[in-house]
Order: sequence, then structure tokens, then C-alpha cells
Amino acid sequence: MKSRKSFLLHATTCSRVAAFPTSRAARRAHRLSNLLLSTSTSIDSFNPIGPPSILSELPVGEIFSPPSLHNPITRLSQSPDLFYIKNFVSQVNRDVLISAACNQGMKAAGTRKSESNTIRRNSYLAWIDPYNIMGEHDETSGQALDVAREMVLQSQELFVHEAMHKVIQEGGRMEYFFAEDVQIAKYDEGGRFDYHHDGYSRYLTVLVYLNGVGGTYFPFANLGEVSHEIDIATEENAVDLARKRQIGKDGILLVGKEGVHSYLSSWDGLSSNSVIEVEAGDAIAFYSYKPTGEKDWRAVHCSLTVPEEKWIATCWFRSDALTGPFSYLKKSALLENS
Ligand SMILES: O=C(O)CCC(=O)C(=O)O
Ligand SMILES: [Fe+2]
Repeated sequence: MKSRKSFLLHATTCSRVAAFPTSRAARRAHRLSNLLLSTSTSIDSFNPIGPPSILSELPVGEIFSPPSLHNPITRLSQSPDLFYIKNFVSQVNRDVLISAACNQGMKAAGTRKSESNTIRRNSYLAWIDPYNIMGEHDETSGQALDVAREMVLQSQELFVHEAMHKVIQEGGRMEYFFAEDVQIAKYDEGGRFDYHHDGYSRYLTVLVYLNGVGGTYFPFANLGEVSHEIDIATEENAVDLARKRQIGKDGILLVGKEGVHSYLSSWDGLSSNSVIEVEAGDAIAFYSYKPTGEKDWRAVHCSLTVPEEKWIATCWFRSDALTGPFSYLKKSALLENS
């Protein structure tokens, strides 16, 4: 159980290590101890870079139907947090995104770590800026902007924690997150994206299957609260541990029209909880950081080698403040002001 005692422990540890001016830190510590007496929300259970309250309380396997949307959301995993959204983007809108990406000319995918890519194979990218800052577009890309903007707004409404938007003064708003441009990715037959963490302060990912081909695999999904080697892993051994997991038995594999046989050589040990069927337009949302602001290696995932052309659209939400070195203190401040 997360107790008040553990709150105290963290609060003291943080103020000792952080290079904040002492007087300010002392005032903060004082306010934090008052807070401790006045609220039942503990710093450990408060996670603004996790799901909003309504979703964080949803048990694994249960469905939530948001009033504003016809699309039910199912929780697939807790720790790492992973959700599945039925029919998130309509066929017309999916076609718009694909056409706009083709018109733009897709570029072979690199990663920030290397241009000559070894972790991605046969995959191509285009980016759509929902706010069209560059200002020029033809008709197809004009429609794609609207679709991308809708996707970002819906995603943030459903999956960004309420504490990440603050009203600062009457009418004023402060946001502790930002959305990247929407990425459209295409994999040719034989394409894949090896195990990775989405990284770079990307704490929330919303990924839409545009043509009904899946292949996304989360090797550590549903590990639950039990501690595991992955919790003390470094980036390199997180990938090694991921490779030891058994697809179809451990974690969760999202499979589309290509069928589960595309990824499994044998049906032995196949567990029905470990395979989720997706259709074109469905989406997943997952969170990649721990409440402390450190990377959560449980969120490592990949796209397995796909047997046919695959299209996805992805929106990443970032928070430099809450995933940076002082994230814990900033989180405390958010809790204090909430
Ligand atoms: O293609 C997929 O299923 C996963 C893609 C992914 O993990 C990424 O783009 O970061
Ligand atoms: Fe990813």
C-alpha cells in the first residue's frame, strides 16, 4: 500500500537532492507537509503523466464508454497502462490521411539515434501539422489537417490527465504537455520496428490502425504490481528482456486482418488474453513514463515483421516538465495546486 509514510520519504529525499534555492525548497516542504495533513491523495497515487482519473480506475478487461464519443475504451493492461479504442477514426478520414501522406512523399524512416536504420526496416514516414504553421496546403492536405487536429483533440480529451491543463487566472490556461505533429507511417511487406521505448519525453502515445494490419507487441503488458527484472533494467537489457518474452503467451499482441499465424510459428501455449484483434480505425493509447518522471521500460514495444502493407497514424504527447530531472518536485506542485 502507498502510505503517507512513503510520501514523506520521497518528499524529504527530493528536497535533499534537488538544487533548488533552500528558502524556496523549505517553503515548499512546509506546504507539502500541510498538504499531507489536508488531502487523501498521496503523491504516489497522483500521476499526471498517467491516465485521467476515470481511466486509471478502470480494471483490466473493463470497458468505459465516454459520453462524448461512440467509441468504447477497453483497458488492456495496467502497468504499463494500455487502452484500446474501438473505431476511433472513420474510413473516410483514414483515406484522407493516407492520400495526404502519399501526396507529400513519404521518407524512409530513420530514428534520432541513427539515419542508417537497423531498428526499423521497410518503413516510410510523413508528418501532418494539425495547426498548419507553415501555412500552405492543397485540398487533400487541407482535409488531412482537419482530421489530424480532430485526432489530437480527441486523444487529449480522452487520455491526457486533467491536472495537465490548469486554469491559471480567469480564462487563462496553462498546459503541461504538448502534442507533436501526427505521424503517418507505412510499412511495406517485411517491414518492422524493433523493440524500443518511445522516448524523448513522449509520455503518451495514441496509435491508429489505418488499414487494419496490426503487429504491435507489448512484451511486458499485464505484468501487474509484482516486481520484475524489467523494473531495474537499463535501456539495453530492457530490449534483451523483451526478446525473451513469448509472443502469444506473454504480454499483448495486437493483430489485424493479417491473422495471428503471421507472427506465431506454433499455437502451443497461446493465451487468449495475450492476443487482441483490431480492425481498421481502431486505436491504442499507452503511457511510457513512471510517476517519478523516469522511463518505464515496461512500455517497451515493437512492430513485428508484417506480412503485408501496414499503415498507422500516431500522435505523441510530451511533457518536458514532468519527465525531466525535477519532475518529482513539479508533480508535487501540481498536486498541491489541484
Ligand atoms: O507499428 C507499430 O505497430 C508500432 C509503431 C511504434 O511503436 C512507433 O512508431 O513508435
Ligand atoms: Fe513506438
